[in-house]
Amino acid sequence: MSLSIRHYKSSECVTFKSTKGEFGALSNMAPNFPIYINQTKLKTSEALYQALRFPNHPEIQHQIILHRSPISAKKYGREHIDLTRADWNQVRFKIMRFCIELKLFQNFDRFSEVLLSTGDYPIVEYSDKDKVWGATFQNGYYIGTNALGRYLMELREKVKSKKFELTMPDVLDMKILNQLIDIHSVSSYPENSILEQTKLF
Ligand SMILES: Nc1nc(O)c(N)c(N[C@@H]2O[C@H](COP(=O)(O)O)[C@@H](O)[C@H]2O)n1
Repeated sequence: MSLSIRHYKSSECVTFKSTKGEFGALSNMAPNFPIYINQTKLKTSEALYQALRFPNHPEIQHQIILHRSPISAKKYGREHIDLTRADWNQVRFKIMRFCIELKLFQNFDRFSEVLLSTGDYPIVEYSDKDKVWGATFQNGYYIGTNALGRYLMELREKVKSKKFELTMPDVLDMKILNQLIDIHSVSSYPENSILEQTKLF
């Protein structure tokens, strides 16, 4: 994705700011869209994104995963920002796209319903200051790169055309708690498979 700044007329787009409101489920902070990797539950796509900053620091990832709220998980990550993977600025967009793909893959029915409910409108993460993941409001327009909104629109189009599939980004060290993420072992119905496995023992 090019990092060009976009302008969206406020009356002609769908926005979300927090997890509240009609489109709050689009936020990475939205609860009820858990992600399971290698039997580890990440409560939100935000927690996964923040954890992937620190692939070589499983102790920091563990604390991020334990945080009850995604905002506090993000704040905890900020406290350890010096230990962020060195190539973060080069890989974070690919990682974000992967996080929301996984959110969709493992919560397909409910998340695709919200995505499709946005119709053909541009989707914008409205922010007071973040012009990279979202866009700020100025004179009737949302202005910013709106990278998250653009990834969500991309995903919406794949759902519409039934072309959605989970793809692993070409990023090294995609690890959670010392284990590389293997998308072939990522289940689309993880809660069921974890329950089934629990029953076996
Ligand atoms: N602090 C905060 N509160 C919210 O309600 C937000 N939606 C966000 N934005 C999200 O933060 C993530 C990016 O984190 P970095 O700044 O790159 O560490 C991303 O999910 C944004 O959508 N922030």
